Amino acid sequence: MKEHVSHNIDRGEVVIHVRNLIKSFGDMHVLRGIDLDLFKRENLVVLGRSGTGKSVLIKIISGLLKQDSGIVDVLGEDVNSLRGRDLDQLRLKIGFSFQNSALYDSMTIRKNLEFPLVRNMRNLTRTEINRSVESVLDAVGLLQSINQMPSELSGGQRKRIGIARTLILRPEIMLYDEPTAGLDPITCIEINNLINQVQEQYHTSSIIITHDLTCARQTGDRIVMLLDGQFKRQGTFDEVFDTDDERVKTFYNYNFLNNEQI
Ligand SMILES: Nc1ncnc2c1ncn2[C@@H]1O[C@H](COP(=O)(O)OP(=O)(O)OP(=O)(O)O)[C@@H](O)[C@H]1O
Repeated sequence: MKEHVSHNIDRGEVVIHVRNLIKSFGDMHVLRGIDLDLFKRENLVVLGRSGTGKSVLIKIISGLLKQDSGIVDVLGEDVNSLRGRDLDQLRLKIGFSFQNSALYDSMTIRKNLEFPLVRNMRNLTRTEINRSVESVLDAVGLLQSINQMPSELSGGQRKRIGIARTLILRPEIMLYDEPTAGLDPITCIEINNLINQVQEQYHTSSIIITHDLTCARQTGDRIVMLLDGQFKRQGTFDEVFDTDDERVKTFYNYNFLNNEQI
């Protein structure tokens, strides 16, 4: 269980507001009326089986995909109506931590971290760039790897660098796409701890999408479960799974009893 629910969550301030969100691909109806509020400084976990539309949801929130209908407001902006520079400005406030970390293999860790800074904040001095890179590497516990190449790091370390590269732009919102996918159980716990540490240290509001129940239990202040294109259950971890709904029970049993990816 998450050791302490963050006491700094401001339930009066909504940073992501989604209403009746609908998205289909041809005749595949993926999201069928999603309502979601993310509160400031909250970690919200979206749980669901593979292929239920979790990634589609956060791609729409970050403006990478367009919805068919419904409201998607992020930090007070209607994402669907933003274009060009305005959309870029909003995206700078949203850190997207991708499943595969997506580091540049031919660059050192230092260069990988400098890249988004130099591209997005043109007036920084060399000293400011160095300070930002070192500070964010320190936050993810990998300052000693600053001159290494991505190929020299473990999967868990690469995941940390991916998170650092997102944090370096100081986003207000973090979107984590399957943060523990492909990692061993102990490394998963370390990444879950890092997600909580980021919440505390950087005051981020986050959506964590996962099918990993340990990740959900460790990181989520609140959990919602995506079933048949809608949020069917929501609450604390125990509240979500205190149900007779067979689909929810099956999801729980497969994850915890069989330790299988579903
Ligand atoms: N650009 C696209 N074009 C067509 N179909 C898509 C597109 N993106 C996603 N889909 C489909 O939408 C469904 C939901 O995909 P999504 O990636 O959101 O699942 P998910 O819940 O994140 O699963 P996973 O954990 O396996 O990534 C899938 O059936 C997928 O094939």
